[in-house]
Amino acid sequence: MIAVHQVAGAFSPAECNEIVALAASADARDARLVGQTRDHNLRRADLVWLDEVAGAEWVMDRIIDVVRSANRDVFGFDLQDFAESAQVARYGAEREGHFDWHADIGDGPVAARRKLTMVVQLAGAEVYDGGTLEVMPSANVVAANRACGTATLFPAFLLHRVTPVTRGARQSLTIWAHGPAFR
Ligand SMILES: O=C(O)CCC(=O)C(=O)O
Ligand SMILES: [Fe+2]
Repeated sequence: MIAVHQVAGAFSPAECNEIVALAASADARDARLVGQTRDHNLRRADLVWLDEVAGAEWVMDRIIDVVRSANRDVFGFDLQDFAESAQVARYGAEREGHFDWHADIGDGPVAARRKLTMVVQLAGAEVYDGGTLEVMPSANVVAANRACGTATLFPAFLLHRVTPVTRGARQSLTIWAHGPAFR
């Protein structure tokens, strides 16, 4: 099993822009769809849940394709569903947006079923500094490719973080695939 798998061009640059625009329109329209993370020491980012954004259905179709191929070719996990909405996050330099080391498998009935994490870079590498997604499959940290449209997939139990953004803003799309407990 390869622990960190990257898929270049999972979304085109134009599609990345469209997802960012969809999230921004939800932001302007409906505060219900928009959140801020609660523990600001662990994570500082603005969030939009895509499943309630009109016009974003195609995003989920693509996510399903990319996750299915990656799971078939690389992970071979027993996956059942996407039990949580995809989420678009914005990490801005104005408050050093970041996400400290954490694993995605959590407490609670849904988070406990997370098995595979996929993160897609939505912002071009040239528009921000910092904001590196790092995954720790072993003693060596793997830095995700920054090219917009690249998907980075890894088992949801691996520690990972986003380093503080120091210029501009980084946007990402995160989704989890769920299934029965690892055994
Ligand atoms: O934005 C990212 O690159 C990572 C997001 C993440 O780790 C999460 O939502 O659990
Ligand atoms: Fe995470």
